[in-house]
Amino acid sequence: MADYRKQGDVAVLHANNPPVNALSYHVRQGLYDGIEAAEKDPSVKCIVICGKGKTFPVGADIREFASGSAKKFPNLIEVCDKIEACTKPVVAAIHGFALGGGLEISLGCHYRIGGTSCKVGFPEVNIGVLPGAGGTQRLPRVIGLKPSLDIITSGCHVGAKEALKLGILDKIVQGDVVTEGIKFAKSVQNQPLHGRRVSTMAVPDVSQANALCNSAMAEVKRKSSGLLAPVACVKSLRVAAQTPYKDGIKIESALMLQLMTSGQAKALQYAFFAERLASKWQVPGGASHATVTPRPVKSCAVVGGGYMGSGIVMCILNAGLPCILVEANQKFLDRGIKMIQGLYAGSVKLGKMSEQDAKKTLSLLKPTLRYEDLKDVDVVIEAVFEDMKLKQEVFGKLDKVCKKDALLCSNTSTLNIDKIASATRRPDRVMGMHFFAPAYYMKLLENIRGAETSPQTVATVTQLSVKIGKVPVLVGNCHGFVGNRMMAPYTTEAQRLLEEGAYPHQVDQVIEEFGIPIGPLKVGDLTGLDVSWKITREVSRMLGLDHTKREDVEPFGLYFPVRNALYEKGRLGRKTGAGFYKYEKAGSKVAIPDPLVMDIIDHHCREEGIDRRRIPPQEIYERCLYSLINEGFKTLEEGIAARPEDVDIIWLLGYGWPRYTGGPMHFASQIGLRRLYGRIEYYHNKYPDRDHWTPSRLLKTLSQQEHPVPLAQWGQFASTTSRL
Ligand SMILES: C[C@H](O)[C@H](C)C(=O)SCCNC(=O)CCNC(=O)[C@H](O)C(C)(C)COP(=O)([O-])OP(=O)([O-])OC[C@H]1O[C@@H](n2cnc3c(N)ncnc32)[C@H](O)[C@@H]1OP(=O)([O-])[O-]
Repeated sequence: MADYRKQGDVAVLHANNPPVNALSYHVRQGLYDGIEAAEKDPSVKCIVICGKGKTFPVGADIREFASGSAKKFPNLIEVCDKIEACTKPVVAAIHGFALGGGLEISLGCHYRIGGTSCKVGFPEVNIGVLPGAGGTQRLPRVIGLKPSLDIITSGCHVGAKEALKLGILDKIVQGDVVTEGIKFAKSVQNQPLHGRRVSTMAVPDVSQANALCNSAMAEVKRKSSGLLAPVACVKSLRVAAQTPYKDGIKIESALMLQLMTSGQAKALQYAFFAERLASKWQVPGGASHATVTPRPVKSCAVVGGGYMGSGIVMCILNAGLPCILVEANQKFLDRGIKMIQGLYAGSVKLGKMSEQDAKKTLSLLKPTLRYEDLKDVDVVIEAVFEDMKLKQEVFGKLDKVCKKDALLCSNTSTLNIDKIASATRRPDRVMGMHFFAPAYYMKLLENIRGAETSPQTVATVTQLSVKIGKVPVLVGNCHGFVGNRMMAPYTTEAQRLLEEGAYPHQVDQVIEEFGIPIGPLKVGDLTGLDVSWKITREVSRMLGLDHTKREDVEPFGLYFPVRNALYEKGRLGRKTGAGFYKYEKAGSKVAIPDPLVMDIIDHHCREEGIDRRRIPPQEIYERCLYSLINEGFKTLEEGIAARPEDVDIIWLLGYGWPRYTGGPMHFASQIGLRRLYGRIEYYHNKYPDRDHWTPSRLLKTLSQQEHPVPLAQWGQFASTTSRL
């Protein structure tokens, strides 16, 4: 919908499709008809296009891509050309965001003005497409090829000042952009439009076109290997430099069509909406984000100022909330404060924040050694060492000192939330908030509800999570929750492959070629072999088992003989300069395959009488990824994960799963559930002693359906299989 109204001799067209004025069919129709009406009305001398509500149009309506309505007349190209051809000056008055098709609309206009805080950009590469309504043809004609290549291949947002400097905006205005837009339109209403129609302009730096496009192509292939959209963007921009608009736009549309039908675009658009769905939680019994009102949170506290705790403190301070940091002794407290101050000093040095802002943010931090100082806070997040006894002690203390309605949350990454809550008299106000390292940077928050956690606690913690800049995914309580639970079979298979014939670099190479940035063995070295050794020991102990005895722990996927051998030799990973790999020195990032490790593996296998064999990459790929996916299905059938989108967002934002595959569940649907089930059944028969190869009942049921079941309907099957 586009509202048309006249103010004197100015026609004002408001795109009106809350919340972000996505350019759905009706908005396009409204804009097209509005230009036509203004063109025909002799009393209209000029036109202003703007957005109703919080923003200018942020692009095409992504939801229309699947339905095909995006192509319906007038499509966006036709709307932009209509605006440009208008014989009366058209001014785009931009506030909020002008993104994708929204920026294309404004480039179709003869002038563009923007508010001081507006942002413009072409984020299409983030959803696997390109600016397909003339964006790759018009932008370089306004600002040149070089900045266009940067803006379009990166998908980044450009601030008002930079947009003015580049020439995207003709003016930055204070106050209401519509009022200013009308004033500006009046000021140019008698100006000739010749030279203001962008498609007729020449590309200013055309002489360097080949050089610029060649280096941009090399850069996108290096930086985003395997991604189709950035490559297509460079191709389309090269065309703009060499071809008149009327021909260039056809080539752009052809490239766009190829992308639109690609699996990558579908996966990236799925991920776009899955990320926005995450905070819309629902719990068994029906309470949900739409029915429960969160409690206000005005103050927080964090117990434990280690690497995770100090990162969590920064998230809270960055959201403008006061935060108390509690530590067991002065040495640890000073270490935590020093880490936080150091990170802010680093941001100031990099120009990411001003000295003043850093000072103001740090003034919200109150360090203490006294639990009593927490008596008035609304939410406490515990981030002490991953030990059940210690966590129960802390929660017992908190329960005594904190006000009755304070929420107590644990940053545990694996331990049982109900067991932690049992140390308090308020299990309904206890929840897990599993941050990912580094906590001040990683967007994901895996929030765990216990058996007695109240819907209001869920609502309050979810709202706080969004406030501190996180994407909160609500999951149920089980060992490892969703993310780490799926990580377990993946890691176990990676390590079993070492015993059977592979070496660390061979396993990691397959996984990294799939698109996960760091392979499982390198992750082992990053987190520290001592950390994983202690967690395995802790979990085995809880099961009453000895983690060094194969017969004890192998059925539970807890037998890591190679890791144990390296640990016993003091090879703890990156921090000691040696683990599954060797490193130039302690702390270095570059992992170098180490013949010593291969000797240790060979020696272990000889000792155990294991005949090593060549393991084909396809087997490494299937055993690591399919075991993980199978576990994902189990979290769905058990109701630990509420929907496949949640599983996918956890792996996309928390574990580096390649976004252009949509996540493990979306990827499974692309592989085909019948084929996937067949392969998991094969490994189940080959390794009957490994529980994690027992096929998920949900996967089995879905794979037996006559027709492939769309992801959005898996939930219905999950509820039936969970009762099986
Ligand atoms: C030819 C042409 O060249 C091509 C082909 C294109 O133009 S392709 C399209 C290019 N444009 C984009 O990629 C911009 C995508 N949007 C964003 O980056 C962000 O939205 C935002 C602008 C920075 C605001 O962030 P926010 O945090 O304030 O709100 P939100 O939670 O994200 O969004 C609020 C609500 O709006 C929905 N939404 C946002 N953008 C949408 C879009 N383009 N289409 C449909 N729905 C959209 C979103 O799902 C959510 O819905 P719900 O969850 O409430 O039901």
